[in-house]
Amino acid sequence: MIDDFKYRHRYSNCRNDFELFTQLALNRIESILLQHNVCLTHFGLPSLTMTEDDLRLLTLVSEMEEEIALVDKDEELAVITDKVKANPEQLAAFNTIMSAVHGSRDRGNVFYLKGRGGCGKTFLLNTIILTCEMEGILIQVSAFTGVAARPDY
Ligand SMILES: Nc1ncnc2c1ncn2[C@@H]1O[C@H](COP(=O)(O)OP(=O)(O)OP(=O)(O)O)[C@@H](O)[C@H]1O
Repeated sequence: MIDDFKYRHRYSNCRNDFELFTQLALNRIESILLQHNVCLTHFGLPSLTMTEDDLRLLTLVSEMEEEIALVDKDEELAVITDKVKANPEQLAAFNTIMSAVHGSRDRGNVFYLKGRGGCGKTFLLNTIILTCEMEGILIQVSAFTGVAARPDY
């Protein structure tokens, strides 16, 4: 989850602020736990050191920085696509999904990406998202279970 926040803020000045991403992840986890009347310490997780207001403000600043940053998305896409190409399984999945996307835009295809923990699903998905963004294709990402299935995640 920390990696996800890092990726989300990759264009902002806080992109190397590991502590901030840790706090954002803990904050997200805590908001879910509180719905079940438990808190971070119940699971041995560290307590939050930043307030909700601090985190909201820093996120807002980061989003504004992203908007005004001169981002070379072409360059980023080239780098991550090269990495995906170096992994045969990711490349096969990438080609399958992108060829279907290109082949039937009018049908609004839905894809389900599944794989063992840490095998590179998020990395591949980010490559697909950026590729679609660059090609002007609308993409919506979701999950069936867990935190990633929450609409606000
Ligand atoms: N093609 C690649 N080249 C270099 N690094 C990669 C590549 N694919 C994945 N990684 C790295 O491997 C690690 C695990 O990848 P990733 O987080 O995408 O896996 P995942 O399947 O989404 O994991 P989980 O199921 O635990 O969420 C990350 O640090 C990611 O940056």
